Amino acid sequence: VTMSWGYAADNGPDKWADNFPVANGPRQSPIDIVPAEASYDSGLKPLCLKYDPSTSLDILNNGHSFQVTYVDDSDSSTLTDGPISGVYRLKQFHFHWGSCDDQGSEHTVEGTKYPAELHLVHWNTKYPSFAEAASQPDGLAVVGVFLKVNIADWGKQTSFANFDPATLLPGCLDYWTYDGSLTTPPLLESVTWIVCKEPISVSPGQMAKFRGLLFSCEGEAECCMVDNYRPPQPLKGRSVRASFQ
Ligand SMILES: COc1ccc(C[C@@]2(O)NC(=S)NC2=O)c(OC)c1
Ligand SMILES: [Zn+2]
Repeated sequence: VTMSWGYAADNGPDKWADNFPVANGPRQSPIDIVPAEASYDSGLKPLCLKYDPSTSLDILNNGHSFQVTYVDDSDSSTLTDGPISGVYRLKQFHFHWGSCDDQGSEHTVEGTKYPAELHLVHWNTKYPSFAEAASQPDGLAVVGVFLKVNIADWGKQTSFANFDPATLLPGCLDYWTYDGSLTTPPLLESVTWIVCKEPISVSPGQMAKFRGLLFSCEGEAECCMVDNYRPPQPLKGRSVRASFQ
């Protein structure tokens, strides 16, 4: 019986290379970001994110995270500028989080783990589809946003029709960028990573909602969806650029 990958001791990140040898490839993600070792690149443009809330489709527990998927048959929700050239379309966003507030993010900043990390996934429209782009070295661009927990004030309740992903972006869009990969199998080395320096805030109640999701299916023994993050991978000579000084 082929075991599917997961985040447990018997099928987690340390085992992924058994079925996905690219796990030990030259441009794997996530990484530990060391700000002092990132080189400021004045040629990097500000990110241009234009999202149309009416293109949100559905919210899905895919067994590894939950994701909100967008209509991507036109340039209604796009990422342009930043470190990329051309037009990338928003396909989906999802999160990675921990079982407690001192872990959960995939990228780390000088070893600091955040309680969660948002990934806004975009694909290069020079390719015919997301699936085609996902296997190309310049096929995807993922905006990563750290989440920090603040003893919150009032939370907003939103439906998922007309969900505006822009509400998930920090005020300041300073970023680090480097060439990397998907952070779960198939771990394809097709991602231009754009990691925002400024985190967004969530309340303890919102984190509790993440941790109440399940890896398990109906009728199975309940297994909370937590710690669905891959640890940092070797930089292998890659440089990390900063859009800010
Ligand atoms: C075949 O295409 C895929 C497969 C998995 C993911 C999800 C993920 O592995 N990638 C990032 S980024 N975080 C993740 O959890 C994907 O997202 C772009 C694209
Ligand atoms: Zn992700």
